Amino acid sequence: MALSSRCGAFRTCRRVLERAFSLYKAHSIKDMENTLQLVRNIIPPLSSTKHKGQDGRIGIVGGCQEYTGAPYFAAISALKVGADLSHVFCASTAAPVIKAYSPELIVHPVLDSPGAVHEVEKWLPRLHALVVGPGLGRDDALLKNVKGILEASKARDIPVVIDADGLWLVAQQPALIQGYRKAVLTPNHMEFSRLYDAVLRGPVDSDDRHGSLLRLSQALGNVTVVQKGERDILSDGQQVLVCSQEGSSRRCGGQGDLLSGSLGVLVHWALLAGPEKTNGSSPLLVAAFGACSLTRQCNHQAFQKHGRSTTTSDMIAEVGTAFSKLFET
Ligand SMILES: NC(=O)C1=CN([C@@H]2O[C@H](COP(=O)(O)OP(=O)(O)OC[C@H]3O[C@@H](n4cnc5c(N)ncnc54)[C@H](OP(=O)(O)O)[C@@H]3O)[C@@H](O)[C@H]2O)[C@@H](O)CC1
Ligand SMILES: Nc1ncnc2c1ncn2[C@@H]1O[C@H](COP(=O)(O)OP(=O)(O)OP(=O)(O)O)[C@@H](O)[C@H]1O
Ligand SMILES: [Mg+2]
Repeated sequence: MALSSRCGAFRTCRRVLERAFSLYKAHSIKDMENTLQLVRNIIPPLSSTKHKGQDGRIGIVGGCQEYTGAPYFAAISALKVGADLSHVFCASTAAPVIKAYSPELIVHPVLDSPGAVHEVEKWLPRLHALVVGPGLGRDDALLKNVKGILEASKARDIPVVIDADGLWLVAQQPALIQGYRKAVLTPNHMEFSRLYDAVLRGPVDSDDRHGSLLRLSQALGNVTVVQKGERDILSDGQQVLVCSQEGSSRRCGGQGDLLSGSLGVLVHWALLAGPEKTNGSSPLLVAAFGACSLTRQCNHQAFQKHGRSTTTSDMIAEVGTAFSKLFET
C-alpha cells in the first residue's frame, strides 16, 4: 500500500516536472523565435541603389606570428555575412600569410610598427565597426598599440567587438572599455572567468551563470557581454538572453572567431537600425543573439555533412545557407 502510494506520488511528480519542462521548452523556443524576428528586423535590404561599402566596412585587429587563422576566420566571416569590405590590421609577419589565404581581404601589416596607432587611425573614419583580438597574441608591444587603437576608436564612437586576446588586454585594464556602450565582449569559458576575476575581484559563481553575467556587465558600466558555452548567455546589464540554437558536439578551434567576425557586421547593422527596429531591446544585444544563432547553425549544418572531421572552414562554407535559414524565412 505504502509502496503503491509512493509510486503514485512519483508518477504525479514526474508528470508535473514533465509539464513544467515542456512549458519551459515551449517558452524558450518562443523567446528564441521572438528574438530571431528582431534580428531579421535589423538586416538591411539588398538594393541595386546602394554602393560598395554601404552594407559594412569592418576592421579586424589581430594576427601575429603564431596566429594567422583566427583573424582570417573573423574577417572572411564578416564578408560572408554581408559586409562589403573587410580589413585586417595585423603584425607584419602575419600579413603575407593572411593575404595568401584570401584575395578578398585587405591586409595592413602595421600592428608591430612604431606608428601602428596612427596607421590604423587613418582608416577609422571609413570603418563601421572593429573586431579586436582574434589571433592578436599577448606581446606587450602589440597590446600597447591595440590600447591606443581602442582609445582612438572610442573617441570616434566606433563600435568595437572585443574577443580573444583583446579580452586579455581588457582584463589587465578594464578602464579601457568601462562604460563604453558601443562595446561587446565575447568571452569563452576561460576568458569570462579571467575577466570576472579582474573586474569583480573574486571567482565566478558557477551555480549562477545569469547572476555572474549580470554582475560583470553592470560592473563594466552596462557593456554588452556574451558568455559562450553549451548555451550562450548574453546581457547588457539589464536584460539576459539565452541562445540555445542547436549546434553540435564538435568543438574545433576558430568557431569563436566566426562569431566575433559576424558580430562586427551585425553590430553595425543593429546600430544603424536603432531601437525602433529592436522593439526596445538593446540593438547590440539583438546583434549578439544573431551572431550566436548563426555560428551555432553553421556548426550544426557543417556537422551534418562532415561529422567529426568538421573544421571552422566547413562552418564558414555554411554561412550563406545558415543565414538564409535563420533570417530570410
Ligand atoms: N587557427 C587559429 O589561428 C586560432 C587561433 N586562436 C587564437 O588563439 C589565441 C588564444 O586563444 P584561446 O581561446 O586558446 O585562449 P585562452 O583564453 O588561453 O583559452 C585557452 C585555455 O582555456 C581553457 N578552456 C577553453 N575553453 C574551456 C572550457 N569551455 N572549459 C574549461 N577550460 C576551457 C583551455 O584549457 P585546457 O583544456 O588547455 O586545460 C585552454 O588552456 C587567441 O589569439 C585566439 O584568437 C583561436 O581563436 C583558435 C583558432
Ligand atoms: N559546449 C558547447 N555546446 C554547444 N556549443 C558550444 C559549446 N561551447 C561553445 N559553443 C559554441 O561555439 C561557439 C564558439 O564558442 P567557444 O567557446 O568555442 O569560443 P572560443 O573558445 O573563443 O573559440 P575559438 O577557438 O575561436 O577561440 C559559440 O557559438 C558557442 O555557442
Ligand atoms: Mg576565442
